[in-house]
Amino acid sequence: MRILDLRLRLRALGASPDHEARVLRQWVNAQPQDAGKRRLSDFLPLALRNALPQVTADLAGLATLQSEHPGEDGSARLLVALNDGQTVESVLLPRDGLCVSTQVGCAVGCVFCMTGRDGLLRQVGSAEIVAQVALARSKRFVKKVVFMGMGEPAHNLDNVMEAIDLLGTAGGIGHKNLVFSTVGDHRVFERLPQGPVRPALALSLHSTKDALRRELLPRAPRIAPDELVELGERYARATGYPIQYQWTLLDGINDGDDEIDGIVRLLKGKYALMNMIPYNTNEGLGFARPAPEKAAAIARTLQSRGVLTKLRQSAGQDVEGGCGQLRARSVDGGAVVRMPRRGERAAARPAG
Ligand SMILES: C[S@@+](CC[C@H](N)C(=O)[O-])C[C@H]1O[C@@H](n2cnc3c(N)ncnc32)[C@H](O)[C@@H]1O
Ligand code: SF4
Repeated sequence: MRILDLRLRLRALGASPDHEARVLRQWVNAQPQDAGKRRLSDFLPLALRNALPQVTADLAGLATLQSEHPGEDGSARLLVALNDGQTVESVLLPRDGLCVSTQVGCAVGCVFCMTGRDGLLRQVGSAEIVAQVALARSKRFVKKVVFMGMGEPAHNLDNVMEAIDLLGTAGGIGHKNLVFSTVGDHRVFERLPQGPVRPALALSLHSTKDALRRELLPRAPRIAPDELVELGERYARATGYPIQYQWTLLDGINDGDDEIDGIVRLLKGKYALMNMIPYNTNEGLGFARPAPEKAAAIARTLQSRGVLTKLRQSAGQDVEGGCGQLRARSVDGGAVVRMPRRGERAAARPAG
């Protein structure tokens, strides 16, 4: 469901712009519709008041909690059912953050990501994205929303931008605390600067080498790493918040000195933060995370060579592996392919 459909429904019930704004504000903040000092009968038209219990029930039905998996770091992975029975994952993050899903599945098919394994099943509507926030807020305070759950936001841009606009206004979330995470797409760089709410941007880079990046992210738009960083830098300067680069560290694949040199070449002096995230093991995908000392050494080296770098652990990894794994487990056991590591790759290529 789109937020626009909800607005039209409220207008058909006689809502003025003020009434509409109030109903949306109560919803996105997980507040009961009759909360506050003013009685609804003094404020809302009768038709809307009469319909409000059904509207409230329909909104609650957009995202319901199927299961919750608390982690040791204060995070919790939520398996969330949408109203057609499809499921997505949201993650309650430490420090009042929430990670939401924008698609059921994903067409990009990154070889290390469980979400991309089965392709795109359906888009998540803008109201369903906001409903994940309302659900989380019914459990905890949320002041930051990252679009880093299942799906590629750039492939569902209208819904994601509609959700961002509501979250950044009625939802009361600071614009730089809305983080749009993408593999990079020209449409993102065109649309994001134009919106009334301009979110922060995270770019999933993973390699500075175009050919390897294409192998790892097989159906990402063909934008070379150098161009991606140039586009990111322009957005960072326009918004005043740094670009966050995401780098899933895969042992023997993108953790070598060649990549460190590449990162320094691309990011030194840029308005950017590099987030190194050791791979979250997904059984059967055939990748491994580098040893902790190696990951720490990579982050230290980058930092000493002038690239602001943070070594992150993805939240909830003690609960379930990577994003999409919770859903995959609830749906099937699924067969997966393994990608050869550095050194094995030439030998593994088919002859001819
Ligand atoms: C799940 S994606 C969703 C947002 C968007 N599609 C993207 O790729 O930026 C968010 C981040 O999770 C990372 N990721 C996916 N699977 C992972 C895994 N198994 N371990 C660590 N990071 C992973 C991706 O590389 C990406 O940076
Ligand atoms: S990492 Fe992001 S773009 Fe790649 S398959 Fe997973 S959700 Fe899609």
